[in-house]
Amino acid sequence: MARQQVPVVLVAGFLGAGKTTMLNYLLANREGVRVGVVVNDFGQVNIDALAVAGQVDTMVSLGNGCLCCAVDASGLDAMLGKLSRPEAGIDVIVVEASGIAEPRDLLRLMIASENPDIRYGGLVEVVDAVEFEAARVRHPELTEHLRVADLVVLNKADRVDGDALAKVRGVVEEHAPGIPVLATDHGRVDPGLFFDPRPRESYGQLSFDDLREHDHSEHLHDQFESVTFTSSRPLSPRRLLAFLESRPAGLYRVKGHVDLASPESRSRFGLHTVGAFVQVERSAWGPGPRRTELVLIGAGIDAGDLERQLAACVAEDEVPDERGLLRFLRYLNEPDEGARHAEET
Ligand SMILES: Nc1nc2c(ncn2[C@@H]2O[C@H](COP(=O)(O)OP(=O)(O)OP(=O)(O)O)[C@@H](O)[C@H]2O)c(=O)[nH]1
Repeated sequence: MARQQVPVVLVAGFLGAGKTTMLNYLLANREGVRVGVVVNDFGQVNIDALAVAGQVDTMVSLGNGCLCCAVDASGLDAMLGKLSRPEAGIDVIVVEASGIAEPRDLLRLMIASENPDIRYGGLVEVVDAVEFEAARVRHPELTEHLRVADLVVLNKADRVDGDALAKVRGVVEEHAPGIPVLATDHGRVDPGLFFDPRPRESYGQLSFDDLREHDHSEHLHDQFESVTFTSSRPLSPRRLLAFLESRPAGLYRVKGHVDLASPESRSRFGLHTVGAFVQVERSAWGPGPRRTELVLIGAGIDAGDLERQLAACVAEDEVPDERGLLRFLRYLNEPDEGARHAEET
């Protein structure tokens, strides 16, 4: 009997568009579908892998480089091979690319795959409805990325008004003619649509040779650099806030978690910035040691200077800075909580 091939769905999209958020939503709503995940992050610490770890059936994590260049087809096959062995019982594999991966190269890798246990299941491109217009001016490659998508998820619809959403949808449709565009927020897409996509037979103007011969000098990640900062000593909330509020324009993305010197039993603060947006989430630390782990990604950034600035955020002593913490909590993603703290100040 022919073996059932496991579909491999590629998830691409620029830095911070919401790929991990969507993956987490799908994992939480998968209704019995067993999902294997390949997570690829650009920084040395794979923050995305930490974000999905609790939910996934099997995961392969590749940090510190872009999947599209860091592995060749046999490398990808080896990763997918681990997930697609019949004993693993996986129904679908989702590959979350780094935010600066080149989708065409991912596709090329998939097409070159010789693994008989898998089949290409389509490419989902996540677009940030807030940032896309500005980002594509700086990085015109982003519009090109749309052309190889099988489904475009227009995410963060909650952060733009109807006119702005219609405008960005128009741009997407212009560059991805005929491809379904799904506007949503927090990556809420119907898992059925996602796990059963129908990839196209051909890629418009792109032949497989085009995919193969794609010029690497156009890669987004040639323009981007990442800085990883870790500290086992808590950071001063006031200094970290000052750093965040004066971060250079080229620093498009910060993600990770921080340990802050604070008066309460210390929380774990998830930190995300995407463009001008800052978001803080609070949770409890797990059993391991508390430590700050941040990945910063940007174009034209001074890595050494950013490292120095973050090192200067380490609190000098354990004296809690309550007012500094309250100011930091203005970015907390718990509206009532944030308001309560603002009132208290
Ligand atoms: N308001 C709002 N925030 C969102 C939405 N989707 C994601 N976010 C937030 O945007 C930030 C980035 O989301 P991620 O899911 O980590 O983005 P990503 O594409 O995986 O990021 P990279 O892997 O770094 O490229 C996080 O702070 C999310 O909570 C949305 O639809 N609305």
